[in-house]
Amino acid sequence: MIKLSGINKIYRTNEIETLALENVNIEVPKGEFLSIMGPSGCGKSTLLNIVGLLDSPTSGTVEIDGTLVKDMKDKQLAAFRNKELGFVFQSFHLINSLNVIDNVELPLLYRKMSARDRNRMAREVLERVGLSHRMRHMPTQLSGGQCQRVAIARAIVGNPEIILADEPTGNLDSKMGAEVMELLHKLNKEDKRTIVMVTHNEEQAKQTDRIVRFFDGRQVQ
Ligand SMILES: Nc1ncnc2c1ncn2[C@@H]1O[C@H](COP(=O)(O)OP(=O)(O)OP(=O)(O)O)[C@@H](O)[C@H]1O
Repeated sequence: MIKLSGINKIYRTNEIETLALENVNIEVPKGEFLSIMGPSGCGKSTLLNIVGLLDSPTSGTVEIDGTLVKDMKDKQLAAFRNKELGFVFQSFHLINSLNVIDNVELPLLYRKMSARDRNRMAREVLERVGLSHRMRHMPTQLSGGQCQRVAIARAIVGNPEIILADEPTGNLDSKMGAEVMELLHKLNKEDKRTIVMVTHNEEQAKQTDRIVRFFDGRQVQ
């Protein structure tokens, strides 16, 4: 379970202070598919970065599976992020100079694991996302929807409990977007992964378990 309590985030640049999040309290039970919605600039990505341990709140606490994140040391934090969290971004963030399977293997490079095991695990998840036949392709040889499926394979290859997706269909046409959503639902239902997804798409959000809406850094349920 992810538990955010009294989260405030203030960005300070020169003289300007931006209150990006104000007193945010969210609990995401294990296995939930949660959507985060709200207009541009309301704090959605800030929130996802905090849940993803990529940024820390100015005040308030983040707890993941009973562990208080602020009590963790940097090394522990990096290991936790690598093991428990999978990230999916709007613009895929694949490495164009690596082929599909090498992209998928990347998160496993930080683990003590043989090349053979890495390869086996990457093949398994590529099969899961329906792309084993594109293993040796380069990202530039794939469609947007295929790129996002590779990115999802990379996010799940290390078996994380939690998938964080920041507008995963934002760069895709509706057909490819639907395919990616279908895959996320499958991972949620069949593999029981917790998913937190930022989206601007009302239809897609309605198909998830719950929507938390934001306006100007505040939750508006
Ligand atoms: N690194 C930063 N430094 C200063 N201000 C920032 C920084 N990142 C975000 N902000 C500000 O914090 C607020 C929330 O930004 P955030 O990116 O979380 O919004 P968002 O809801 O994800 O927007 P979008 O839908 O456009 O991606 C905005 O006012 C933004 O300008």
